[in-house]
Amino acid sequence: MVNPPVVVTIAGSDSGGAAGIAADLTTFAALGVHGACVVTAVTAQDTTGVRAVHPVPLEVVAAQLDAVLEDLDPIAVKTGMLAGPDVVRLVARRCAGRILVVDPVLVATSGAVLGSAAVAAAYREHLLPVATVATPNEDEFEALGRPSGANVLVTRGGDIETDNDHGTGCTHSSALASYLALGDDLATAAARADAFVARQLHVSRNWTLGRGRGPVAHVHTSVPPTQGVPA
Ligand SMILES: Nc1ncnc2c1ncn2[C@@H]1O[C@H](COP(=O)(O)OP(=O)(O)OP(=O)(O)O)[C@@H](O)[C@H]1O
Ligand SMILES: Cc1ncc(CO)c(N)n1
Repeated sequence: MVNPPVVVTIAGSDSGGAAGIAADLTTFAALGVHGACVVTAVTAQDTTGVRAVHPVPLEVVAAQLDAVLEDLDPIAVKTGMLAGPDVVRLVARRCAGRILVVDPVLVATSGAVLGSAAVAAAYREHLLPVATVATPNEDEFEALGRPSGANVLVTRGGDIETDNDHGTGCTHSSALASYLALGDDLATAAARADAFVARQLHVSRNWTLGRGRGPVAHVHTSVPPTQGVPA
């Protein structure tokens, strides 16, 4: 293979580097796909919560998306925080027909609202119908009105005991998009994404970054990069 598959994330930034664009691009890098990014909002956020949200104007989101779609022709698209109903409709219109992983980000781990009722309605009406797979957590599943269909994978926590789970949902949906871009069918990609996230949660389980719920490890592995390399 000469080129890696291209996957684009359409999501918000997290200044703490745990969720959103930071999680997405580092997960793409860890799994060997090229990541492009369309930023929908800037959040002032850390391990303890969200302090401020600044949405990017619709025309600037559209310009980023046009640039990526026209030049890099991504095989897969992953969506995270879309910030407004107009952005949800734009993404549905422009990305239908590609591998489309929709993580309907509505509520942060800390409880902060990252998507309004109008955003949830736009997901239901416009984006879920064209998604390859959607990955709401239980709260998002309820907020979306319990959508049905084989392509709705409701995510739940697992066996790893850790306080460092900020960004888990973003990492999971980015891993899913990466495996689909690399050619896996949905069942295989879903199983591999679960296993990837479980391994990453294990890697960061003893980290003590920040004063709240710390970041899940993204590109980090339990093997130090210098191990096995002659000095
Ligand atoms: N403690 C855990 N042990 C193993 N796997 C986990 C654990 N927590 C989460 N996962 C994996 O990650 C996936 C996504 O987790 P979860 O549904 O908790 O994310 P989320 O609530 O969307 O997260 P966030 O909003 O913080 O990004 C789960 O479906 C599961 O595969
Ligand atoms: C920017 C951003 N996207 C998604 C989430 C969901 O965890 C978050 N906390 N912040």
